[in-house]
Amino acid sequence: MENSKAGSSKWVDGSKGQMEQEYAEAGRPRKEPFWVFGYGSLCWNPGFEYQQSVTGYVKGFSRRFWQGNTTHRGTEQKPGRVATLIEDQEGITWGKAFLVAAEDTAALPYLSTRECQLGGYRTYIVNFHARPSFLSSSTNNDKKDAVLYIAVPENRHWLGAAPLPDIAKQILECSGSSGSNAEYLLRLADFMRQEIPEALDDHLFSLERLLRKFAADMKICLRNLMGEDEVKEERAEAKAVVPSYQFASRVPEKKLRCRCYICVCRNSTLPGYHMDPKDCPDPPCDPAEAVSMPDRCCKVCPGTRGCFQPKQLEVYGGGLCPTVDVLRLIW
Ligand SMILES: N[C@@H](CCC(=O)N[C@@H](CS)C(=O)NCC(=O)O)C(=O)O
Repeated sequence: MENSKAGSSKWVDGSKGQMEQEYAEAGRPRKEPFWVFGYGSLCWNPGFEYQQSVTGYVKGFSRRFWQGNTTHRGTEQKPGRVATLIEDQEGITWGKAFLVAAEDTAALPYLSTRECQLGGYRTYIVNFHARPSFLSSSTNNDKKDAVLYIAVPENRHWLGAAPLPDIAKQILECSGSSGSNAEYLLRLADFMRQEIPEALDDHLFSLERLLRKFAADMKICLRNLMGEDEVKEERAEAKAVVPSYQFASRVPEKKLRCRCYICVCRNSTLPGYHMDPKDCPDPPCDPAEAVSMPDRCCKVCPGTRGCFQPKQLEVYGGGLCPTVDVLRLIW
């Protein structure tokens, strides 16, 4: 993949450019701290020391499970699928950036082994946009240079596009030295829902929905695939004390941050924005029936998660979008 301007992200192939001198040469202390942007397992399993992390996005790319993997989440005989980025002029990919100390000499060699040698990724430098703070309405887009690992089609593990059901089945069937491929997908989907609820990613969440459906059809317990202790999880649910609304009673007993419910307009300039709880609109159902959800600021109508299908100007639980092209349900 040549040096190119993807969207407004200036990026340079770090494996060729002067950046390699700066970023990849671990022995020589650098002049200043540097950012590493993750959009796959790095989001939830960075594996290196960092001073701080911030969620945000890169422009000009979309995330796809088109990279094969024969180590962490697959084998040579049954390669798994992990995330990479493809160029997409309109694309925005959300993830998390990690600030590595200038004097750190371990992070890049670790990432070079994990990403490049084992994973087939290459090192690039792109513009990363920190997510506007929820507390400030400013949409200051402070861009930062960040190290980014992308698997390009020329690499030896590349699998490329396939029908989503085929990709979901492949992920459900594969595992490697770090665990199941399903865990990789589900932990990334959980990360995005919990940390960046306003992010759109049809590819990721469609794969998650398909994987959960196939697992249910095949009576595969995903908690086992996640290596979670089923008994411990059930005990936690059994203790949950919640109002007697059927779908709320499965909320595990843990403190969920109340997040303002968000609906996002596709193609709007704002990647996402948040309701002020006091401005919750009247529900499109009998207010007496509306119920609180632990992770929502606005009450929602029974049986719904808040926002409704596209074309509605007023989306319940998420406020009015500044420009309405297509409303996306997110939850
Ligand atoms: N470069 C992407 C993807 C990185 C990625 O997922 N790498 C895989 C395959 S080499 C990995 O390290 N997996 C570790 C794991 O699955 O726990 C990111 O920024 O997160």
